[in-house]
Amino acid sequence: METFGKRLAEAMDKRGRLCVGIDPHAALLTRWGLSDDIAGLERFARTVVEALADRVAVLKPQSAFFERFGSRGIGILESTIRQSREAGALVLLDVKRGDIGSTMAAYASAYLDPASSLCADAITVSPYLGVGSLQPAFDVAAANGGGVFVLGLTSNPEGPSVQHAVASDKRTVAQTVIDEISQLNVGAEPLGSVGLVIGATIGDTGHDLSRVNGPLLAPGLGAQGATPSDLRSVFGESLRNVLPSYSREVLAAGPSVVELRAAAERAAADCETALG
Ligand SMILES: O=C(O)c1cc(=O)[nH]c(=O)n1[C@@H]1O[C@H](COP(=O)(O)O)[C@@H](O)[C@H]1O
Repeated sequence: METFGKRLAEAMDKRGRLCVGIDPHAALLTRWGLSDDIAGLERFARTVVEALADRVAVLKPQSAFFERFGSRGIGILESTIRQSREAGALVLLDVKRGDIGSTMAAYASAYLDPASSLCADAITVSPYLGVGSLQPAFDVAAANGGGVFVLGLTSNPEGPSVQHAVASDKRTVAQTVIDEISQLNVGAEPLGSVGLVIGATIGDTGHDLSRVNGPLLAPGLGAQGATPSDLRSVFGESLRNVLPSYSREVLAAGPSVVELRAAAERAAADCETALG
């Protein structure tokens, strides 16, 4: 079975380096002329899939915006994942889960086991209970060719108060997470299957990403104010592993399929220039 790291590297080579988030904000549904209800959600998600799933490397549905419609919203999330994968996109389900190991195992079955209707190619997780507590997710992912993206340095302004805190060994909390993830990817070719989330908004924080050998998801571009030219100062020598991620900036181009495609192409081209 091909690893997630290999599948992602191939997808980025073939389709370009871009992740587009599917974040059906109420404001976007309204802007698209849709109702803020289950019918609007379904139309929104279908349109993004139709426009982009056959061309971008990764689609990242944000679970929260589906969950807010309850079980019917989850149903739309299931079909969004399935249709995106059928059209050839890798699906990174943004659920940011994190719990004690035994509970984490249940989350892993929910999102990374092919027997589940919510199974995606990869998920986002939070390391707040310790990177080791995420092991069940790493194991289920590895057994099924899936991936896991661990929050490292997040794009929001509140992140540094926890992530930059310095532990007794003088490393920041984020650097400890980065180093533990790096260990999991040692020797993986062409890319490990455990990634990190590093916001494009954070600037040069002095963290060392050089040994990660896994994908670096970079949200915060567009709506949160980061631009592709910020990527160099954030990622330095690790630019080759970066997967830039946009949600609202691209989604605002809808509901026209043509405009959505054009916005995604622009974003990918801008990032490609910046990534070199
Ligand atoms: O894991 C994420 O994708 C993520 C991590 C992070 O540090 N910051 C961040 O914005 N995100 C997610 O990325 C998306 C950003 O959306 P836009 O600001 O509209 O591009 C949202 O779904 C966030 O939940």
